[in-house]
Parts: sequence; structure tokens; C-alpha cells
Amino acid sequence: ASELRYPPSKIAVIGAGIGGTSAAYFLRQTFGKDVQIDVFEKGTVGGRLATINVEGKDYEAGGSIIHPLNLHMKHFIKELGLSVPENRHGLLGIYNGDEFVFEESSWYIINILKLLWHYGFSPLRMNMWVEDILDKFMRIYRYQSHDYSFSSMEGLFHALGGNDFIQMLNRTLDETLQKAGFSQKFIYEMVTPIMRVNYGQGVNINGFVGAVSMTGADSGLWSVKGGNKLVCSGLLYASKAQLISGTVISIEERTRPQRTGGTVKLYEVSYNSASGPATDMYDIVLIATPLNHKMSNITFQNFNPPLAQFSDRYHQMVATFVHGRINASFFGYKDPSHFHLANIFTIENPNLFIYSIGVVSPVQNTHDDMKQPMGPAVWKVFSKESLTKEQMNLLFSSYDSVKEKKWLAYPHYHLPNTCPPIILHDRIYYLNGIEWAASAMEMSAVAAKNAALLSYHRWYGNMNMIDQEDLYEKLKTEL
Ligand SMILES: Cc1cc2nc3c(=O)[nH]c(=O)nc-3n(C[C@H](O)[C@H](O)[C@H](O)COP(=O)(O)OP(=O)(O)OC[C@H]3O[C@@H](n4cnc5c(N)ncnc54)[C@H](O)[C@@H]3O)c2cc1C
Ligand SMILES: CC(C)=CCC/C(C)=C/CC/C(C)=C/CSC[C@H](N)C(=O)O
Repeated sequence: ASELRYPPSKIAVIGAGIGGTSAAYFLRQTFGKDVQIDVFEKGTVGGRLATINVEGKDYEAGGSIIHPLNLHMKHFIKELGLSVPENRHGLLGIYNGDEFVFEESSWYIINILKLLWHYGFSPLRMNMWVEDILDKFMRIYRYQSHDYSFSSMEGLFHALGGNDFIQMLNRTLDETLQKAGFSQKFIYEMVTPIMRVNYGQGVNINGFVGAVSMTGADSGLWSVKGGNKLVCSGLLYASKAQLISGTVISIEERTRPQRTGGTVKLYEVSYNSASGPATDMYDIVLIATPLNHKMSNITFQNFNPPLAQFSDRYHQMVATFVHGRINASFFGYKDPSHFHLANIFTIENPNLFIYSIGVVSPVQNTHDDMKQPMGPAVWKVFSKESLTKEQMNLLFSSYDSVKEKKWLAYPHYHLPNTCPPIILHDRIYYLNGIEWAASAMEMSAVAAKNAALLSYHRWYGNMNMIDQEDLYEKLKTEL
């Protein structure tokens, strides 16, 4: 691949979620205006960024919150002229199945005193721990702005935070936090509920995704007015890519004669669309969907040796949207008028059938949409399984509409944790391996920019721009 010097003529991107659409955007930036970029999508543009309509208003049903330091996402909304709705933060309670172990007050000082009383300095130390990891994670923006790329997830993570980052990927969050001196009570009562609401899993997930999940509890989180999926359609438009509505079924390497003599190796992408089965040839292919037979079912034909198969499981998460009144007595409130919580996270307890429940605002948020928790409101419930009628009647004193969205949401994290390769074949790149480190919109965008740069450098043989050692030190001296 490194001997190729002419520009590629066609690049395929499979998947039009945030990974695929940001890849199309970065490929255009990197390869220039002449290359044809085709983006294949079997469902709707946005993928796991999707809205659901409840009584005439749209709510985020998939990826919903974005961190203030997610710089690619921030750049996209600025570039695409999108905006952020106003948001009011409701009060949070943490419920263990019998009682609330923590209830937020509207008085900041009371919250600080409560946290100090229950957990000592652990919350403060947790802030510092997360900030340190986020600081190191943010080195990626510097590397990518200087066009550096990585050929493996391990290489990328090593360049961010050295052996500590590699270790975090290979240790449970529980072990990582215990080693860092956090108390079992704090881990159990404060950290586990945050992992459950974000990833539907406990503290046996890897330490890095645990840290990412903790940043999801920071202040200043935002979303896109009109729906986060607008970023995907905007990026697709900005990239001048062609959207092909169809399901890719296989990829095969082909050798084709050239008009000038000699041969060229291309990838044949076979897909089914509304107008029937079709094939197309590409110089480079980027796969921006989990390679999991339940989610994408793409086969690689006639590769010798055969390409690696990934069968790792994705975790089911059900988001149920209910317009109704919460049943405060289910959560132990004798007098419902005393109930002021807008978000309830839960601790691991076999009797609890939900991860969380919280009031949500529509994506076109206006001030009127911010409801009081005891009035009728739209609640989003996260659970492992669909809620039964009995469970609905326990959670709500009354309700008039229910909508459910079932997701294979994120990897089912387990150890040992090996991130799948980025380079699947000479010019086939896989983005979603990054989800095994942590699944989040920004992670997909980071993987997309890396794949665009990596495919470019490998095409043109710029090997000095790939897997550079001591990048942090090198760039520190460069202004
Ligand atoms: C309920 C939920 C809540 C979440 N909350 C957050 C959050 O608050 N913040 C955050 O940052 N992240 C969140 N995430 C995670 C985030 O949504 C994902 O990490 C991110 O959207 C993944 O994007 P992607 O483009 O990599 O994959 P996807 O969005 O899954 O995109 C892949 C696309 O490929 C298409 N496709 C698959 N197979 C084929 C095929 N064979 N041919 C053609 N097309 C194909 C699919 O239809 C899909 O559109 C959440 C996820 C879920 C499910
Ligand atoms: C990648 C970095 C550094 C930060 C991302 C932080 C972030 C936004 C984490 C959230 C991840 C996630 C999968 C959340 C799922 S649920 C979100 C929310 N609670 C909801 O109600 O939908």
C-alpha cells in the first residue's frame, strides 16, 4: 500500500452514524475534493443517535449527552451552524431498592455537606481522578490537529496516557478505584449508579470506560437543538458524500487490469437496496458499524488468510418513554408532595428492575417544556428488559402514553479486554473497535479522524505520521 502515489478515486464508508458521517467529513478534509465518498446506510442516518416522538414532541432516545470538552462534537455544531437548547438540571436521588442513600438538595452547600458526611473526601478525589484522565485523553486533539495517526487502539491509548492508560483498559473500574484508595461504600453507592445509567453495567467494566462514564456526570453537559442526529445529516452534507440507502452484505478483494497495463487491487462491496442487489468497487473501505452479526452482518469473502471474526456481545438497553405521573410511594415517599426529584439512579439490587428514571425535555426545548416532577411529565426509564404492565403500574400512578426503544447499545464490557484491530486488511479500516475502550459519540469521532488520517498516510506512504513514539514530548516543544 505504501507504494501507491496516485489519489484514490473511490472510498466506501459503511454506516451513517456519528462514526461514519464524521469519517466522511474527515476523509473529505484529508483526501481533498476529487475523491468520491459513498456512505452506505441500511437504516436511518444517525444510527444510535435517534429521537422518539411522544405526544407530538421529539426526545433523544439514543446518545443524548455530550461533554463540554468533547472538542470534535463541539467543532461539528459550530461548523454546521447548529445550536444547543437551554437546559435546567433537575434534582437527583440514588435509590437502593429500600431507601434513598443520597438525595440532592437545591442548596449547593447542603449537597457538599451531605457528600462530606457520607463519603468524606472521596467525591472531591473522584473529580481530580477523572480530570486527570480527561486531561490525558485530550492529548488526542493535539495529535490529530498535527495529522498524526495510530494503527492500533493500544498504540493510541499508549500515546495518550502511557502504561497507566493501557492498564486501565485491562483492569476493572472496581479494582482501579480500590487501588486508588476509594472506599467500597463510595464505589457502591455513588459510582455504580452512574455506570448503570450510562452503560447498564456495574463496576466490573474496564477502568477507562468507567472514567468516561464518570465524566458523563460532570456539569455543563449539552445536546443539539433539534436532535443530536442533526450532526450526522449535517456532516454527510458537508462532506459532499453520496448516501447509498442499502445493506452491505459482503466485501471481497478483486484484482482489476488497468488501462495503462498492470493490475490494481480494489474492494468489491455488495449490497442490497430498494432497487435490488448491487456491487461497487472501492480503493479504500471504512467500516463504521460494530462488526457483530446481530448489528451489521457483513461477511468478508475470499480473503487469504481469512479476516478475523468478532463475536463479542453488545449489551441490551431498553429506553421507555412514559407520559404520566411518577408513583412517589414506590420510592418510599409517604407524602408525594415532598417528592422533588427529576432523576433517580439505582444501586445494584436484584429486586430493582430499572437502571434509572428521569424527566426528559424535548429536543426543541423551550422554557415551558421544563416540567415539575410531580405533574405529568415525560419520563425516560432505562432497563435491561422491556417493562411489564405490572412494573409500569408500580412506577407510575397514572400514564397515558408509552413508547419503547430497544437497543443493542454498547459493548458488554468484560476482562480481558482486547480492542479489535483498526486495520482489518491492506485498505480496510474498522472504527468501532474504539467502543471496547469506551462507547460515546466523541469516541466514534476520534476513531473516524484517526481512520481518515491513517488511511491517507498509508495510501501515500507517510509512515512517519503513524505510531510515532513520544508524540506528547515531541509536540510539547512545538508551538
Ligand atoms: C440508549 C443509548 C444512550 C447513549 N447515550 C450516550 C450519551 O449520552 N452520550 C454519548 O456520547 N454516547 C451515548 N451513547 C453511545 C453513542 O450513541 C454511540 O457510541 C455512538 O452513537 C456510536 O456511533 P457509531 O456511528 O459508531 O455507530 P452507530 O450509530 O451504531 O452507526 C452504525 C450505522 O451503521 C448502519 N449499518 C449497520 N450495518 C450495516 C450494513 N451492513 N450496511 C449498511 N449500514 C449498516 C446502522 O444502521 C447504523 O446506522 C448512547 C447509546 C445508546 C444506545
Ligand atoms: C469521551 C469523553 C471524554 C466523554 C464522554 C462523556 C459522556 C457524554 C458520557 C456518557 C456516555 C453514555 C454512554 C451515556 C449514556 S446514558 C446518557 C443519559 N444519562 C441519558 O439519560 O440518556
